[in-house]
Amino acid sequence: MLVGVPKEIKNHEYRVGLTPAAVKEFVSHGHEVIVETLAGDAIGFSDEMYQQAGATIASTAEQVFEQAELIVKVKEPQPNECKMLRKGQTLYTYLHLAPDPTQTELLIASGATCIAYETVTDDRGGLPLLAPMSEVAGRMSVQAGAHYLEKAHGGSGTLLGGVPGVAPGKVLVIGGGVVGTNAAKMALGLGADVTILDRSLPRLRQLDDIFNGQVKTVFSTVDAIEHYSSKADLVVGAVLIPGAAAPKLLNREQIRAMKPGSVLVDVAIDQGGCFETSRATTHQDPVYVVDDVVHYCVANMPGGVARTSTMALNNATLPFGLALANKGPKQAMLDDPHLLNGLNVHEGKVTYKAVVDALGAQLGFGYTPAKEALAG
Ligand SMILES: NC(=O)C1=CN([C@@H]2O[C@H](COP(=O)(O)OP(=O)(O)OC[C@H]3O[C@@H](n4cnc5c(N)ncnc54)[C@H](O)[C@@H]3O)[C@@H](O)[C@H]2O)C=CC1
Ligand SMILES: CC(=O)C(=O)O
Ligand SMILES: [Mg+2]
Repeated sequence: MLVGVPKEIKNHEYRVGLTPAAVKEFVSHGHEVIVETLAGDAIGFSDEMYQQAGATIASTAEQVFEQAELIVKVKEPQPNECKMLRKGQTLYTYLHLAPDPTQTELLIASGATCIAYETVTDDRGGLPLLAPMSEVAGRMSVQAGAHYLEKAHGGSGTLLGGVPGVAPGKVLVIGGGVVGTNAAKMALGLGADVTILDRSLPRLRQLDDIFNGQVKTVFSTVDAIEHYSSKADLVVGAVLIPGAAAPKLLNREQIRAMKPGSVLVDVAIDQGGCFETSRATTHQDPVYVVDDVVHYCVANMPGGVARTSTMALNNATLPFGLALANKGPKQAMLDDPHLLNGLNVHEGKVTYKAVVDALGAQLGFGYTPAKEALAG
């Protein structure tokens, strides 16, 4: 199969779909790989390294999209990329369709087979292709929060760890999954006072064990969110209902009641955000202030540490990517229900229920089960 890797074009996005080591794996399985020039250059993966791994270098994205049968990317395709996709071609990348009607319409119109990293599942109820980036974003959320708590960056001037004689800052993590656990680890490492809210009691039990009682675990209710956010210096939004638009857990009034100079980091922004006042920002212009609360809502946080993130992402995406290339996308998905769960759009049909629930009525499309869509 001919596998194509275009250069990412989202704002300050330096990750790349395949590392040279991953290219070598595809080539050793008998596939051809075409990589857009400079696709990995910013993070130390030069065109020469890709050539040594067996790839051919293309001078434009158009060449990659025109030739490749399987396109491997990182971020959701931007409008001009969507327009280059076609029927018979498979796109393997993050999509986050539920909060994004424009992209959804363009992918439906393309006729392509679109597999979303974030909805591929595993045997333990996890999301194995989202997890590595959630680990990164969770860890970064506390770094970002600590930075913007500094006075010169708009914050209240609070040091999360405190010092002897001065109490530490309070960190509230809403959602105790992968992002939330990694945020809590970092916050705890800095010496902050950490509370995690989740609406899953089994998860709260696990967190209590993982952190050996060093973080407070609280069942997530409207009341708990209101109470703990009003006392917090940093709130990390880390909830997820897979594939669906994020629930809004803090409204404008509750945000107004927060301490002046406190910081909200809405990691769930890629699914539309979990705070009423959140809107997606970029690494170039990451924050804005509403009612004296600093909002950090970067939708591609791992892009900020693109070298670590690319390697972590490739570790997870490679086995499924190889299956897609080795067996052909249709057979690979029919053989593996977890990969099939990644299918969001196929030949104009939307195959992921939560995307239909979020956008079907607005855009006028219904739900087609993935197996039915693949049967044609
Ligand atoms: N902005 C960015 O760059 C990135 C964003 N993300 C996003 O971060 C979010 C979280 O991802 P993961 O941690 O991997 O998900 P996860 O599935 O591991 O964890 C989500 C947790 O939220 C909990 N939850 C759901 N509704 C809740 C509520 N009302 N109150 C409290 N907890 C609730 C669930 O029980 C679960 O424990 C997702 O939207 C993901 O797409 C992930 C990576 C990068
Ligand atoms: C998951 C995601 O949105 C990212 O890694 O950019
Ligand atoms: Mg206020």
